[in-house]
Amino acid sequence: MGQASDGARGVAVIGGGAWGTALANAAAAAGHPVTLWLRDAETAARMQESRANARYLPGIGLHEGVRATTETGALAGAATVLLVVPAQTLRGVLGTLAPVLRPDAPIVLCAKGIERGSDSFMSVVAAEVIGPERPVAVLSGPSFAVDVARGLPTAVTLACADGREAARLSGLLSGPAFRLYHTDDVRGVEIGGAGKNVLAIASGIVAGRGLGESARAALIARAFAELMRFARAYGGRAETLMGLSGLGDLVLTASSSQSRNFAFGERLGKGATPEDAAGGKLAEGAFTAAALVGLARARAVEMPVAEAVAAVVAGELTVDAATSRLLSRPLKGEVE
Ligand SMILES: NC(=O)C1=CN([C@@H]2O[C@H](COP(=O)(O)OP(=O)(O)OC[C@H]3O[C@@H](n4cnc5c(N)ncnc54)[C@H](O)[C@@H]3O)[C@@H](O)[C@H]2O)C=CC1
Ligand SMILES: O=C(CO)COP(=O)(O)O
Repeated sequence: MGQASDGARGVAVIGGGAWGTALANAAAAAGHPVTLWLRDAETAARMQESRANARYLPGIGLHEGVRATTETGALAGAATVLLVVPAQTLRGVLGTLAPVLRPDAPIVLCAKGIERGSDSFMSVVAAEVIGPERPVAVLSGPSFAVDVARGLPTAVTLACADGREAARLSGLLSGPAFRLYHTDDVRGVEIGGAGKNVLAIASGIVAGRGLGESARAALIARAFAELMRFARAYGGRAETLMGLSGLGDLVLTASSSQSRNFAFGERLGKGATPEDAAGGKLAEGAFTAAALVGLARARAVEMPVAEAVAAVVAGELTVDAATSRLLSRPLKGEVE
């Protein structure tokens, strides 16, 4: 599988963290030869030797069809490329590696974030780096890396502006327990993934501060309402946001300390500083919050929960002040 008539073969996964490793395992389980590209030679050698990723996915073996390497030449023949590095590094990593990739190999963007500074969605960053002609897709949905890597049942969405390509890629990457639904709503899918990370931080704050499960349910519902407003203003479809990359991922990420974004918020709620709250782990929402709010303000989208998260993460507002601010907003109709 994964063999094109002109010799392009297999799947390349760029980024050897939790999600990159899990997706490499999933692609191998779907029958593809997989090249897992990392930047650090020592780590790649250790992964090859131990057949595991002890730092990011402890206790989970590397599928026999996955080869970890730092050789960029090994990416050159890949028929499909998954880009799985943190959102804020996507521009740099893609810029460095794009020249070695096949120009016709679709690049599947797997990071969930918005670029700070430029306030750009991932698909926009990719188009700026590689040009608008090369095929780009976005993969997002409720999926903890550890669940996917273990082969537990998981469903996500793959979006590509070319709907037929989206269907082809979702068939190619789906496996025994990893189901990819497809759509042509790229913007909707990337908004769902990036936005839910910011909003999950708020849910974690509510849990950490001990505000109760009723407050957390209300917060999630109101957070989803603002995510829908944002998507509407930026061209994402409502039905996409009500699906896996949106409601599905918000439910997962805003309900479990297994989520790094939720755990980040939980620690903030317990009094940690924004600097300490990540605990050395990647909490994408902390980087994306300001960009999400910037985009919302630019189109006059009301996002009080995201605003509160951005202010707390920036150290401009305490958790208690942010809570009071949200509770003292004027009462309004539920659907406005
Ligand atoms: N872990 C999960 O369950 C899921 C994560 N994601 C998304 O996937 C993206 C990556 O997340 P994880 O793999 O979980 O993070 P991670 O923190 O586990 O791993 C990040 C990896 O990227 C590498 N990296 C960082 N900067 C780099 C650079 N400049 N060049 C090359 N490699 C670089 C790191 O060395 C590390 O191997 C994030 O946007 C996240 O939101 C999406 C779905 C599930
Ligand atoms: O995106 C994820 C689940 O779908 C992973 O969430 P965290 O990055 O918060 O751990």
